[in-house]
Amino acid sequence: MSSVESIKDIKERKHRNRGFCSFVKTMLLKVFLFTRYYIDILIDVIFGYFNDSKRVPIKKCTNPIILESATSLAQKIRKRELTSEEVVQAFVDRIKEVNPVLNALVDSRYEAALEDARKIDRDIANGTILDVDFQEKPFLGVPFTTKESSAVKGMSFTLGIVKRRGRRATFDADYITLIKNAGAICLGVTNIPQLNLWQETHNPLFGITNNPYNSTRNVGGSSGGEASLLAAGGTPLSIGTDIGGSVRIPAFMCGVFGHKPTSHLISTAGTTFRDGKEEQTMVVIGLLARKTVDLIPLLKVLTAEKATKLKLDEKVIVRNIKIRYIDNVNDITISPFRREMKETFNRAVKHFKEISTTPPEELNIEGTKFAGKLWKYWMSQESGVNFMKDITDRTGEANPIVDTIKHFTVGSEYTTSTIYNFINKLLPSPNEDWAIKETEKLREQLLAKLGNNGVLLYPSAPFPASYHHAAYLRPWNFHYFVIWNVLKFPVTQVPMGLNKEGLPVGIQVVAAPYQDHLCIAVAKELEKAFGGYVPPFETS
Ligand SMILES: CCCCCCCC/C=C\CCCCCCCC(N)=O
Repeated sequence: MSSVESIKDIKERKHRNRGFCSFVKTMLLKVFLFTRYYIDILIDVIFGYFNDSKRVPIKKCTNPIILESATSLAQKIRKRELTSEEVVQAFVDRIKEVNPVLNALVDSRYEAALEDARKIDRDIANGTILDVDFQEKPFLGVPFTTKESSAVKGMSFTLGIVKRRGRRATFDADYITLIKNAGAICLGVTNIPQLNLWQETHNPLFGITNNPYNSTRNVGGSSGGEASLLAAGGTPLSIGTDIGGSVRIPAFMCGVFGHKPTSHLISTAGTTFRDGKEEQTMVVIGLLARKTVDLIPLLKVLTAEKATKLKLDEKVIVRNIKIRYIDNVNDITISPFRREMKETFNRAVKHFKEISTTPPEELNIEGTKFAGKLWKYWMSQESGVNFMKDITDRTGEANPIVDTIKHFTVGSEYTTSTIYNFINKLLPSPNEDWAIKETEKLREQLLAKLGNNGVLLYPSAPFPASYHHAAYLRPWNFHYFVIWNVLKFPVTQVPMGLNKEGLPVGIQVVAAPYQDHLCIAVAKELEKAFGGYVPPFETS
């Protein structure tokens, strides 16, 4: 009998101890988050002290053409209300106005683009181009830009790697062929971080790209040149790539829409060193737009015959979509969420509480906090690329220890962001079995909640665009983005207006694979309700 009592006592004591331990853990976590919150503020105060006076505004917009959606420009060319030459000229003029401040476009083909436009105008005028051609070429006569890490024949193709200085592409990436076949005209290519692997756009060949909302701020990466130029009105059609947020991080920081489609629908051939035959990859071709109206037409062009796998023409009744949300991911590697971001997120949730037929449901899915670890594991499984070789332009192999020491002593050809990637490689790797099981578990949990009529509202970042280089002090803040690369779910980054300092804020809208039409429909609803893209310049 006494031994039974003592077992009970032991159990109670263990229970009390567990309660105490979890109390201590919670308190320590609170202290950690509180301290981190104020360290982040201090970082901003210090960076602000050195940078605020260097801010240069971009010029106001005097030509309304540059504010139109790509779809509307295509329609006006088709109806002969505008010529392609007028449209191309408007964007060339705008790039010349804004690029000295932004440093977004790094190689241009203005004269050749104008020549392409004049040819299209002549063909339209003399009846060589008929209505049926316009249907096959939905962006006929509309300019586009893309990132410098994608091959566009004749254009710079260095990937920001010093050994590739002066290198030009001798062919078109597969998606470039598709957009050109859709009638769009390339204006040039835009800046990227070295080999695309950072959340800020900076490399030794072309320098740093500035944010049009505040030139002292980060534009994100890696499609940072694209987002910066698009937001400033320098391009109407923009295409990037996304392996860890590369379309959505810049879209968030520059206040435009960014869509990462369902994986394996668009060929990656011709992007960095890829041949499009990768068996396992998280990279996808993604699109950026100022207006949601452009997302579906552009997605149709890029997915080509695979567009039938998506339901892009299906009518979506937004109030019937099941809205789920996660606003607290409990990933302690990410900076604590600032109030303005919480408020932004809550505004979106509240909106759907008001309009949805079933109330939005908050999810608590533990695995989302492992985003960084899972992404690191799946990055190590990428086929067709080898970071340590690619960074040397495949002339050898980088040595993470030697190159890191060299970088911080005598200097190197690498950016500090590349060195961070080396250091990341040296950090312990997650266990393979654990990573595979956790990814599968997370995928199943989310699929069960999203089905074919659900979307998930998810945070983008703990705060808006920081000062240049501040990302080195909080390198894991991109974790909100990477989980959707790990799971290969489609996501739309949605701008939700500006904060008090005039910087864009926003959220991510996620759906199950092949349900891209749902994220885009919800993005359209949020654009209608909250205004979407807000130009970073005066309009007259
Ligand atoms: C003190 C050094 C700590 C090093 C920690 C490094 C942690 C992060 C390392 C690499 C992150 C790469 C971020 C890539 C974001 C790229 C987005 C994309 N290309 O889709």
